[in-house]
Amino acid sequence: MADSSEFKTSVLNLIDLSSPDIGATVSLLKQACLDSGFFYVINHGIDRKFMDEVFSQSERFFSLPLEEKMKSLRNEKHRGYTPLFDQINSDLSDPGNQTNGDYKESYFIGPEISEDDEPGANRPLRGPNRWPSSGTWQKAVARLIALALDLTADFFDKLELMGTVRLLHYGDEISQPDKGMFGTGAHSDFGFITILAADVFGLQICKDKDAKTQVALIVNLGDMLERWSNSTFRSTLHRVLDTGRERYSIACFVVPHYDCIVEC
Ligand SMILES: O=C(O)CCC(=O)C(=O)O
Ligand SMILES: [Fe+2]
Repeated sequence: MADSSEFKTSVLNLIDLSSPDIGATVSLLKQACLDSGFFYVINHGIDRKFMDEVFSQSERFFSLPLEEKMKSLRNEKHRGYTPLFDQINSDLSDPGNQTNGDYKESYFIGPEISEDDEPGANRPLRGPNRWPSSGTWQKAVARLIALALDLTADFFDKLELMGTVRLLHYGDEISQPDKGMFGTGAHSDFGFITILAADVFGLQICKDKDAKTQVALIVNLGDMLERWSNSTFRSTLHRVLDTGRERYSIACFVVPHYDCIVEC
């Protein structure tokens, strides 16, 4: 992949979930899905104060001593803490270009399912965690995506879309792409869509470079949706370059329920 200086900044399409003009919104979203697979969403209904609080709790957690954080190491249900350079060897985001693992630590949170919930808690990736997350506006985005694919608006409604939240913390290093050192190596996301909020610039998408904002959320399509749309919609490579400033971001990976059959 090229050095960061070769990238140009470009504007992503802005999807306003409160717009009464559904036709215009769907066509803007479709253009983004065909082009870069990335777009902003505004008027998503997530309170700014709540978002600030999540960033501040994230900062509190990551500033704990390492031994404290290691007490909640990621478990087999994919919940909990992952330290610096957690993704190594075959698990690297971008094995062809990366020398170390990602220069970031993170904390995974899934939907809250109690241990007593049978058979719910026995399913892969389901179980209890300390900070439950829930959301319905991702359904509104899924409805626009269905319309953009010329399907009925409720096509994805039955999928029990589930979000896994990942709090991310990047230190004050500066990435060195020529030495294979990145905050997050280049990758595409595996699922349906990913929703992203970040406090500091640093995310790059392979087509263009991206800007940050806490008011608009960034949505990007995952590999599953690329496949589901017979490769007409794009799941785009992206990476994070450390700029020398500490950075916090929150990613929510949205996927359908585990037994969902993807038919194209
Ligand atoms: O931290 C970011 O801004 C992006 C992280 C990311 O792409 C991911 O976790 O899949
Ligand atoms: Fe990603």
